[in-house]
Amino acid sequence: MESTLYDYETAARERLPRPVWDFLAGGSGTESMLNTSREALDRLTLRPRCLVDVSDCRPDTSLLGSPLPAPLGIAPMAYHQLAHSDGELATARAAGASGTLLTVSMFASRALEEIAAVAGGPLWLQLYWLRRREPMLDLIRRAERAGYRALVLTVDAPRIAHRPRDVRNGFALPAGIRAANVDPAVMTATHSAAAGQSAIARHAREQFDSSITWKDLAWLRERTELPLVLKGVLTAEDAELAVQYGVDALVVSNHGGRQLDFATPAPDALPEIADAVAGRCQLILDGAIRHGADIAKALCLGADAVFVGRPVLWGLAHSGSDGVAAVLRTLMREFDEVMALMGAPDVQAFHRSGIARK
Ligand SMILES: Cc1cc2nc3c(=O)[nH]c(=O)nc-3n(C[C@H](O)[C@H](O)[C@H](O)COP(=O)(O)O)c2cc1C
Ligand SMILES: CCCCC(=O)C(=O)O
Repeated sequence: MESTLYDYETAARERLPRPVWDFLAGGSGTESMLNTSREALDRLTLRPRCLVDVSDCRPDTSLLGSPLPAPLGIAPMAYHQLAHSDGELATARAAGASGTLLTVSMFASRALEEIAAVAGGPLWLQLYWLRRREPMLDLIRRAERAGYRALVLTVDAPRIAHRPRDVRNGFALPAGIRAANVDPAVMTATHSAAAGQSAIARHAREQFDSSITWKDLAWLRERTELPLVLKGVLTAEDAELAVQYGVDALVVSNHGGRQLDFATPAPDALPEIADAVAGRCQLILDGAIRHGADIAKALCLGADAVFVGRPVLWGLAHSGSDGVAAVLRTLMREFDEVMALMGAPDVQAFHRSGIARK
């Protein structure tokens, strides 16, 4: 097997058709944000403590009451079948092998129930807010019945941003890959794009409700007992509102550089958010998590866990379920080593004093 996550990236780039690679890898606008979270993490150095008993490091933790083997989950990503024909089933099997949390995208290419049937770890369901609320509520009921443990509402995408690679490629979903869980009447425009258009962006323009506000969040809160997570929060102001509206966790995220160009990199936004919520809800960091040390840095900045995105798709493209399992194992092995060498025997041992800025 490969030794770092970037080896899987190389393999995926070689294997996938160019427009698919561009959809997975690409960003919005000038693509300036593709690197900013990475740079923000790279600016941080670790401040190890010595002569701490690390003979029995415990990387395990819990998120919204679900025990996890490490502070690591899989970010919601649409259409895993773009990377491998087994799609989300392969991802769920790999995540389940270690009990890792998988967040299933609203636009998963496999049925929620099928994914639940093969998953060994906790599952969360991600939602975009559709103009038609019934298909969204229908999905929530199905998720509740299938044992999903939380809903993740993505709030940084009232529309899908201009993504130049997809526009250049006239990106549309290949025949045979579709959103398996959403009423086909809502999945307009996804399979054909005029030259100079992205089918994904057009679909979102037609179907996403960009008028929703905090009031609508209260409406959603009343309609499910499942814990509610907001994904894409980047300010202390919104974190405070989220807590007031009964949100259980936040994903501090700039959507992997695919939404607001020139946004604050998520690792830079995390400390002010951690200070604002002061333990009133759990925090997850996503974007550019590529090494176990990034998990340690995120915990020092105030996160309870991280989500990993594209590397999971690289693992899928490399070798399906085995590739995803290997990507997760690599991150966990690296994190375990960082814990020992940092003098951090458990996840509570990471504090802001564990990092310095270059
Ligand atoms: C191909 C692709 C599809 C994505 N689809 C979704 C999605 O359906 N819902 C969502 O909330 N975020 C989606 N995201 C964003 C991820 O959840 C995550 O925020 C981002 O990829 C994290 O950055 P990373 O890829 O650098 O790890 C997607 C990202 C990629 C690369
Ligand atoms: C409409 C599906 C969008 C998925 C995606 O590409 C993203 O969220 O970044």
